[in-house]
Amino acid sequence: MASIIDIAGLTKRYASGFEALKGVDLSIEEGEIFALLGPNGAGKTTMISIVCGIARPTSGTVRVAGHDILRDYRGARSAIGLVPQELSTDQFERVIDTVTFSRGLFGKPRNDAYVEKILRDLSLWDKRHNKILELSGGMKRRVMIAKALSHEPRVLFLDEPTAGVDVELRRDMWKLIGELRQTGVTIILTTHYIEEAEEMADRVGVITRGELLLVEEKTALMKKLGKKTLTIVLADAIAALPPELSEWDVSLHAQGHEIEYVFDAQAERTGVSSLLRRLADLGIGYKDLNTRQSSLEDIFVSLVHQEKAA
Ligand SMILES: Nc1ncnc2c1ncn2[C@@H]1O[C@H](COP(=O)(O)OP(=O)(O)OP(=O)(O)O)[C@@H](O)[C@H]1O
Repeated sequence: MASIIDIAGLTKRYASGFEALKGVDLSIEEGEIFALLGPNGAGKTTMISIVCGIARPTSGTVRVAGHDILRDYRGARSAIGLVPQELSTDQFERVIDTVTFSRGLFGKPRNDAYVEKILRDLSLWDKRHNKILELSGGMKRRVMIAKALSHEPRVLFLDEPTAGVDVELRRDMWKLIGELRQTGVTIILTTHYIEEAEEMADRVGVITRGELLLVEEKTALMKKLGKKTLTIVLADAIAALPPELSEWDVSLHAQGHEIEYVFDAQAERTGVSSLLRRLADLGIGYKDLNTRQSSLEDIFVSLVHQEKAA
């Protein structure tokens, strides 16, 4: 598939001297949904701002639909729709006016039929004459998307589309994003939620501290992420792990009171029952067991760890 965004060697050093991006290379394919995952302060917004021409890169190049973002800013920008994190609309403006006006800002000729189509697609047509302030939070977010789509961009950036929204609204938003992709628009979204990436994305990029740690097909990444940790709370503390446990990925914690076993939750054989049998054979008793799914935090830690080890 052809790429629609090409980022090469992108760095950003803010005036404070802080290096928010440290040499990012990334190609986004036309028509895909790409999720950029990362903790607070990782550089996601900085990257989007540069691609959208809001911030200037320190070095590196970015091309959007073949247009260099610096040399051909207008060409690049007109290919992009941006839905920012913060809702930024004039609250007193009417829905249809704000969307029509946004289209005009990009120098596109008036096209009432197109504006009607996006308002209908976003279930806003019935509210077209309402002032923004009369809408619910979910509708306001949809207005932001309508504005971003108003000039028929080929790429849509959604910066934290579901931050701070309830579960139902989050599901609605996911459905909507799925529908938008059917129209052929390429979607790049940033998120903290692994679940969101899992639900939506074709590919996932993980960024931390200004570096893109990996870019992978979602299904491959999910396999990696499908780890669980079993904590075995021992009846009596042990001084060290017996060598008989070396075939499992176990470690000792809580001053010898807990054994942790990390396993692949999707594997046919997790090794849990054989580990518990081995413990019984060794006469190591336990009083409690619990498992937890690896969190995004764990994944980052393990990715960073793997990166360093490599
Ligand atoms: N104008 C600025 N001047 C100096 N430092 C900045 C500026 N804007 C952002 N930063 C710093 O750059 C780093 C990356 O910020 P950025 O907003 O890109 O992160 P993010 O991944 O989008 O985080 P979040 O998930 O919290 O939105 C942060 O450490 C931030 O403090």
